[in-house]
Amino acid sequence: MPSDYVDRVIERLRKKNTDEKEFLEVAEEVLKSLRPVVEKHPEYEKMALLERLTEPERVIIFRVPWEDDNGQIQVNRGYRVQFNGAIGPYKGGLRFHPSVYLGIIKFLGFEQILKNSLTGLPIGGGKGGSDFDPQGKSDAEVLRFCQSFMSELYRHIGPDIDVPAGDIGVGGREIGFMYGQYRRIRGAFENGVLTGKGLTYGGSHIRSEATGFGAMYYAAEVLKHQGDSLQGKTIVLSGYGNVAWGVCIKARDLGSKVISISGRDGYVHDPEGIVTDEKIDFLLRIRGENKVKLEDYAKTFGVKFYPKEKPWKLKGDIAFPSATENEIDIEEAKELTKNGIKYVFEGANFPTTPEAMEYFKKNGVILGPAIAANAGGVAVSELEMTQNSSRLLWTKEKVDAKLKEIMINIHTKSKEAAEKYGLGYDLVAGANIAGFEKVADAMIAQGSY
Ligand SMILES: NC(=O)C1=CN([C@@H]2O[C@H](COP(=O)(O)OP(=O)(O)OC[C@H]3O[C@@H](n4cnc5c(N)ncnc54)[C@H](OP(=O)(O)O)[C@@H]3O)[C@@H](O)[C@H]2O)C=CC1
Ligand SMILES: O=C(O)CCC(=O)C(=O)O
Repeated sequence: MPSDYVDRVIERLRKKNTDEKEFLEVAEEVLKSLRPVVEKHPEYEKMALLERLTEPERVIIFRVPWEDDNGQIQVNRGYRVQFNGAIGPYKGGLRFHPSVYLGIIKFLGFEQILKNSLTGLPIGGGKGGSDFDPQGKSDAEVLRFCQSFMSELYRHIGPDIDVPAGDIGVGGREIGFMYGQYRRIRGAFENGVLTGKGLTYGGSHIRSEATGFGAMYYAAEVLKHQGDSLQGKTIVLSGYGNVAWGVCIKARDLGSKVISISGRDGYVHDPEGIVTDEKIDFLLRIRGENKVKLEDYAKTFGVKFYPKEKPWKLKGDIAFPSATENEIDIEEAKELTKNGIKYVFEGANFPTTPEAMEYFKKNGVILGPAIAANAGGVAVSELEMTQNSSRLLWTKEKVDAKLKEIMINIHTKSKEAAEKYGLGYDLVAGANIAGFEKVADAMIAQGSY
């Protein structure tokens, strides 16, 4: 028989969500770290606060039929999980990737509740997507898919209800196609309904770079706290998408260098660093053009490509997993630690397995968790919503300054929350606790919903 409230809720979750491995892993990791807070608040159990927090307010699953270029009708599945709206409209990205199923969308939506709260901005947590794979599809096929997806999603979202954005496989092109369809159906220019839009129709400066820029601002704070600096540091990075691109640019600007990028096919090792405009622009081309591949980077710049491998064998000071979930397991954590990595910053969502996280903690490697390190993306999304409501476009400098301030506050709040509960400099527990406290207070204040 489980001994305490947290254990009982974990047991309940395991029974009710048997096929949702990723959601269970993340929810358990978070709930265990909240134990000291829950022990201080016996009223939470009576109010079933943790049961409510781990049960989405609404799960929407729908059919997405679309016609391919051969005239064949294809059918994908669409999702939107509106997880928690206690502190603001549901907010979180849409992922288009063949691995998408309910367990992935729920884990991402659950993390998003705490991440969005940690930004200090008034946004609730949600996430969505589809098992559609945009890779290898023509623009016309992506357009037809996005139109069909939005033809159902539109009735569940709105600027004050739920505001989706991009994630893996959803960038500026897809957001544009979906906004066009939303506008056609609604017959109104409600551009606050989506973020990550182009600048010509209500986008914000710095949104594309925000997750990577924010992660580097956060990293700078952590290193400063340790009496260290980013100057001269070597970064081992995974991914070559939206997040990875922003990290490469800001790392260079802050005096460090990224020496690897990776994708599903393998990784590229560039010992001189991805530091020139030419190399950074090449990354943009790989993302934007179906014809250019990761391996082409290696050929163009005369460096090595390692097919089917991850970059975690490389030596460096900082690891920056920025591709996808569970990309550093326990063996890879051992390898990274052996190779001298002192810090891990999670650009991606949940890229480090719970065992690997534990290994880093025990071996003195500092880990900046996803809900803190990559919160810059959603933070600038909220700044985009604010600009849309006031019908203004802020300057790049204003958005960047606000992003930096938000990331510094996230670090401070996480550090202080960990200290308050006697946990030392535990940025993982600190971020979970700081994010949770605001949502818990709001839920209690709003009664039993
Ligand atoms: N975009 C944003 O604002 C935010 C994103 N995140 C998270 O950051 C991560 C990356 O997102 P983003 O950069 O936007 O996505 P992109 O689609 O722009 O890039 C994703 C990258 O991850 C790689 N990738 C995808 N699946 C796998 C896999 N199974 N194995 C290895 N590599 C893989 C892709 O390579 P390939 O094309 O070869 O598959 C690509 O390099 C995700 O975890 C996302 O949830 C977090 C906060 C905000
Ligand atoms: O900007 C957003 O709303 C999406 C951000 C996101 O999906 C994330 O933080 O993982």
